Amino acid sequence: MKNQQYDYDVLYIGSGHGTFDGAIPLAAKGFKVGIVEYDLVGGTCPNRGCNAKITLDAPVALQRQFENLNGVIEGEAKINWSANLTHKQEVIGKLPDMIAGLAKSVHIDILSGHGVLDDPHTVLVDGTPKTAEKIVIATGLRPHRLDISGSELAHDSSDFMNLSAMPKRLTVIGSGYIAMEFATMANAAGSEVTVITHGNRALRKFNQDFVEKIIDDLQKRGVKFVRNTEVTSFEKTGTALTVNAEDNFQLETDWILDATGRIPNVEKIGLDKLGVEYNKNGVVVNDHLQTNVPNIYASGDVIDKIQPKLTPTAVFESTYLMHQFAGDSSSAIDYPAIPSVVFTSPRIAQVGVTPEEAKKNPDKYTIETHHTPDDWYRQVDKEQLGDNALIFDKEHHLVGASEFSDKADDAINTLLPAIEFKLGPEQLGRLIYLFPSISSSAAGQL
Ligand SMILES: Cc1cc2nc3c(=O)[nH]c(=O)nc-3n(C[C@H](O)[C@H](O)[C@H](O)COP(=O)(O)OP(=O)(O)OC[C@H]3O[C@@H](n4cnc5c(N)ncnc54)[C@H](O)[C@@H]3O)c2cc1C
Ligand SMILES: NC(=O)c1ccc[n+]([C@@H]2O[C@H](COP(=O)([O-])OP(=O)(O)OC[C@H]3O[C@@H](n4cnc5c(N)ncnc54)[C@H](O)[C@@H]3O)[C@@H](O)[C@H]2O)c1
Repeated sequence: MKNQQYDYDVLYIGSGHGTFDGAIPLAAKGFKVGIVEYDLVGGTCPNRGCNAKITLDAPVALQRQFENLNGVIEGEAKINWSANLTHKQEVIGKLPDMIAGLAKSVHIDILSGHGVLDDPHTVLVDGTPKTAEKIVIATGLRPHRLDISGSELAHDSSDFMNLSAMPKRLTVIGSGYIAMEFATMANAAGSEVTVITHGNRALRKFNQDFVEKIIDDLQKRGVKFVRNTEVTSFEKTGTALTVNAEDNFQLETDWILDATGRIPNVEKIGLDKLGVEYNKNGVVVNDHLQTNVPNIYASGDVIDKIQPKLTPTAVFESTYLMHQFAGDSSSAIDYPAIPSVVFTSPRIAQVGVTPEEAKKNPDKYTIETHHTPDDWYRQVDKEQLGDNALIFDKEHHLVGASEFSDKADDAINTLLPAIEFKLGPEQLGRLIYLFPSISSSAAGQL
């Protein structure tokens, strides 16, 4: 305990990656830390996000690999959805206790209940005041729900990941991360999937040439895409559901996934009472992740920011705050290159300067493209689909990379150090990768 005046040196509201990756090492340094949480410890990523999703996706990725090597491997690769669900629960079920155990091992108090700021040094936990020198708002995001008649008939990503049986017909509204990943899983598990998008572009922040190839592939697999269509209502019709949209569009379905985005948890946490600045994108912070109330900070998805709202970003922010609070550093946050990936099959991943940006600035960048199935190592798995685009500056340093392929996530990970540290030919030449591997294949392009 560094400050005897309060119950805690630092009190976090929310227990996700925006909190625990920093809170645990901070407590290990001798600071008195409390975490307020009203749901499962660990937040979205372990319990209803990344870890759950990637476990459910594993058989989908395997099924694609099996399909590519069909003939070499004989038989049928069929997904047993209920066994998949059981497996997912085996993988993630112990995570909240594991994270809580790590926190308790360094004497963090986990305070169960709803946290509300009462004054700059007090959080009410289900009405009980707890005081702290510093407070971190790390309340994350929740699903956006369409404000239309019958919206209660639709479900969110958590409901999908708890479906005991895959519906015969499943309709997805939206075409972002969740829409595309979950449409891929539902299709692979045998559902008749329709994706309805209100615009024309899916995965807007990703290279559209690659996105369209992924959509083409999903269409060949039976997924229907209905674009430029504004959904107006959902209704129950007997045992089925009907999706109504503009221009008399109607679709009968069995299950609806509302994947129209996620919104920050900024309500009912006392921000207005204290005058903490926020907007529809989240809590406003300065370059030290400090709100306009100097001892109140924010971390993770709840921040209004341009960086992708992903787990590695939240981990980076909570770790940054830990170093600030411990007095190791006082510098402004300096985000590194943050990669992003959509776990469709094939995956789509990117980091740094995008091909779109590079095309608009030919004086600054050059683009090199590769058809990944041409690479001998990808032929080992008989990879069928894949392209990448590597963006170089005028000194031929790699500044961006985009790829869609079965191995896009690993390939982009391999290229990260070259981008973040602007490695030149001499330094790249000193990086020896295992051979054969995706890393040696991806780095071999530089
Ligand atoms: C379906 C899905 C899949 C995803 N897949 C990936 C992926 O593959 N890779 C990736 O990098 N990211 C992925 N993400 C995003 C990732 O989960 C988030 O970026 C990450 O969880 C953010 O962490 P956080 O701590 O900011 O917020 P959260 O993990 O959401 O934690 C916030 C916590 O605050 C609690 N809380 C909120 N308000 C209060 C209150 N008033 N009092 C007490 N507790 C409160 C909530 O219960 C929650 O536990 C996915 C998200 C979803 C929904
Ligand atoms: N692989 C990953 O890293 C991963 C996977 C899943 C989720 N996430 C994270 O979770 C968050 C949420 O993902 P998401 O897919 O919900 O959001 P998103 O922002 O990626 O996509 C939202 C989609 O909803 C559509 N939309 C918005 N309003 C609409 C309306 N009124 N009618 C119809 N469509 C509408 C948008 O056009 C877009 O296609 C993101 O921050 C993402 O970073 C990450």
